[in-house]
Amino acid sequence: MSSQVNGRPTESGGTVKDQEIAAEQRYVDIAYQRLEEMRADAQAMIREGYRQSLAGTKGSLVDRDAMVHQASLRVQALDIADDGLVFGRLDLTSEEVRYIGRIGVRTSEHDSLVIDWRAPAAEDFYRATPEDPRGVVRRRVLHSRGHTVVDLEDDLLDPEAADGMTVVGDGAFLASLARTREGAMRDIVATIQREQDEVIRAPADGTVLVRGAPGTGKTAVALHRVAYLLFRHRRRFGSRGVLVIGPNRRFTAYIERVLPSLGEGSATLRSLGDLVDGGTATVHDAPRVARVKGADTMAAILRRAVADHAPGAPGELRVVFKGIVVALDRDRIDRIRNEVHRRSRGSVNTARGRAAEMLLDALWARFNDLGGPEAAEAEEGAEAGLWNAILAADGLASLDEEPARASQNGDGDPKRTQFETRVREQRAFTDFLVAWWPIRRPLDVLRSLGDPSRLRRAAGRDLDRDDIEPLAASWTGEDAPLSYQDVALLDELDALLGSPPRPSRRRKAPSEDDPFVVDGVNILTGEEVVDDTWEPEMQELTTSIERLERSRRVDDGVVEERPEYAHIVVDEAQDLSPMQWRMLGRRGRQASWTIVEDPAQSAWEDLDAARQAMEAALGGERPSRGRRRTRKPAPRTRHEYELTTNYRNSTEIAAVSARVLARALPEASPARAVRTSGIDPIVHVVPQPDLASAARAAAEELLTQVEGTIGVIVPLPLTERVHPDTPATAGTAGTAGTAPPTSGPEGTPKPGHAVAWTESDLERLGAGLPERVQVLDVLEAKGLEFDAAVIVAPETVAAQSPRGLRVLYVAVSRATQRLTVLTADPDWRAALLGT
Ligand SMILES: Nc1ncnc2c1ncn2[C@@H]1O[C@H](COP(=O)(O)OP(=O)(O)OP(=O)(O)O)[C@@H](O)[C@H]1O
Repeated sequence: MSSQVNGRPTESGGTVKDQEIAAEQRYVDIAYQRLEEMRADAQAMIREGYRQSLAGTKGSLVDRDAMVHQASLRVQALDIADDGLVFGRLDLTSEEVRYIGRIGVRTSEHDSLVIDWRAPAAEDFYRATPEDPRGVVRRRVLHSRGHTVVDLEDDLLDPEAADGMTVVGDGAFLASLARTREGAMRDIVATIQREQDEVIRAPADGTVLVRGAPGTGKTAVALHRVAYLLFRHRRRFGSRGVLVIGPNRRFTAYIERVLPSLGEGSATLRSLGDLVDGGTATVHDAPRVARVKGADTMAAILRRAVADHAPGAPGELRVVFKGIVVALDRDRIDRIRNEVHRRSRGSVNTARGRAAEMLLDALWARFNDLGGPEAAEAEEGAEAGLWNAILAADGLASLDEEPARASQNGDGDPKRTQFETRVREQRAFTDFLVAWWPIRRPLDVLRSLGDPSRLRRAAGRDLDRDDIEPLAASWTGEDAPLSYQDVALLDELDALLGSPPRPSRRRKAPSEDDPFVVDGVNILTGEEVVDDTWEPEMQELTTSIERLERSRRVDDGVVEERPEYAHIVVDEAQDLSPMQWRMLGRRGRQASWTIVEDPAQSAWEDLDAARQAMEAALGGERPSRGRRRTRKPAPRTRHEYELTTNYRNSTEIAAVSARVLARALPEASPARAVRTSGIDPIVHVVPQPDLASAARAAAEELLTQVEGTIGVIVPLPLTERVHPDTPATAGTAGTAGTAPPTSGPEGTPKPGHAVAWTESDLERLGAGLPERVQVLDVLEAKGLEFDAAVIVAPETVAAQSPRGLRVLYVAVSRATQRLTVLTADPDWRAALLGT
């Protein structure tokens, strides 16, 4: 028989639990002692690496590089594991005891002391249940502070086999869910639940699709899966990279500590707003503008924008050959431009050479039309005759015939070769070429669409006339902030334009008489021509991580290299627009994927289009570099999972969010919340002009009630970039709100005045409050959580877009302990409280 003995005193003093803790502490001390030895070994290896460098040969430098790099990673991993090294113990029916920890630790004789949580032998720790004990009699979770075990909690999984076994614990897991949130997500290695573990250890190939309501641990699970994949498939994912994508920078800041705390620093964590080097998003577009920018028709619009003439491009080309003026008019030039674009999709920036050739062809044809060769000969003969007469009078030799240039064109026609050579040398030609076919950067092209007439040309029939002005306005001005949707457009443009040619490393000095080298740049190819006597010599120790970092450096705001990844994790995937999926697809042509989403939280309206774009991205199918032709690889395997337990919200808060869900998406079912707090959410009805001051007062009150973070979540701000779809007034001066829909699905918020908040409203609201209070709009709140949340003007959130109710559902599901809602509309109070 086992016994549940928490606080029972023992003969030797202290409780049984104290004794158990002391026994575990002895084991944990041995593990730490061994960790210290391993650290000393790794440090000795680093010293040895540096010692080898003194030998000075290239070979030893490479060895040193590898040795120091490996040993440094090892020390780093050991340092990270130092906090709470051992967190679990399994007692098996076979009487074997396994300790589970952050990393694997072995004795110097290679006996296992601690099993890495990601190893197969640790799986039972997460998977065993009373219904399916998998040979586990007792599972014990050790709670530690630093090196000290402070608490234990046992699960008895096989009572029949537990003879004489002590079982302690009092629901510490549930209690731990109510812990104070300090603004950063923490790892959950010690308490991963079975359904979560199945996702974490899902197969590494194909696509893993995880769905779940707010708070079910989707983000936590996705991050632990990254650590798992990197541990189990280090060679594959470590070298080719793992990308984790979150919705915005606030979110990536919130989760950024989880992977390092699991000992994984190698994954790349980016938000949708900073995935493209050289263009960082700082604003969200208004829903209507976002909808247009995110739709896949933008791909065609951008293709046309790139093919349009560059701003300031000259409309006519005139060169002179042997006294004859040869000109190409706008019509001819436009046809040539279209032809070059047709042939060079995806490499527009390297097509200047082709453009020059086609211009020369056209000029030669025009020259012939003008009766060129004969006229030129007559002209040349007359000119030479005159000069020779003058020279003869001076007693000097006569002019030679113009020697044919050494190089000849493909036709082998020396006259044509001479024509082309002369034309190429003319400043009129080279200046034209540079202005007519400039090296274009994605941001320049996007900004050029701030000109409504240019945007209209690019849009063709793909945009509503009403959308042109707001779209163009969002791109007008050098300093116009970039939006999250703009970043995907920049990436699309980058794929269409291709990278400008990189500087070539040439040993010899640039030829001074090369007419195409102007100010050190070959204007035909865009190549920088540098006199470089660079020798590959290994001066400094570089690790592979540093080299990778360096290879991705940015030059002039242009992506130098757009890396692809072996695995991509997309969090909050329900919000991605088709254009954003295209952006991700380009980074994962060969990747396996983990997609984490909750369709009920989606702010994106056209879910079908987004789904299609997702399938194209996951399938590796894409219009390659803007080409229409697509490559359709074999469909990938897909594993789908559903997470069903809400670990974030108290049952009281979960009830409010379930009411919003019922309105937003009647067919969806909420997750089961497991923790009851006894604290009911509060909904105050406040006159609209007082909403801001009431929000501040609510935040101040919550500061006295919770120790951790407080989120004040307001509707989307009203700025020049954000244009609410419904008529709006400033936050402090509005009148009526939008009534909650009494029933039926979303997308039908009743018309009325929505209250949008200006950025200065937001600033005023947060001024002087401590750092643990964050004021943020509903879109920025995605994926975050707070001890307490104040939701301001739910009626406005619901009315700001056709998906407003889903956005509100996100907002009301952020708090772990306390929820306060402020509304100007009594109907909303009743709707949220279910009264
Ligand atoms: N097994 C677990 N043990 C302890 N805490 C957990 C566990 N699973 C989830 N949590 C906690 O629950 C909270 C919600 O997790 P997470 O943010 O990953 O949920 P989510 O499903 O991504 O939510 P949302 O859809 O709102 O973004 C976090 O604080 C997380 O640490």
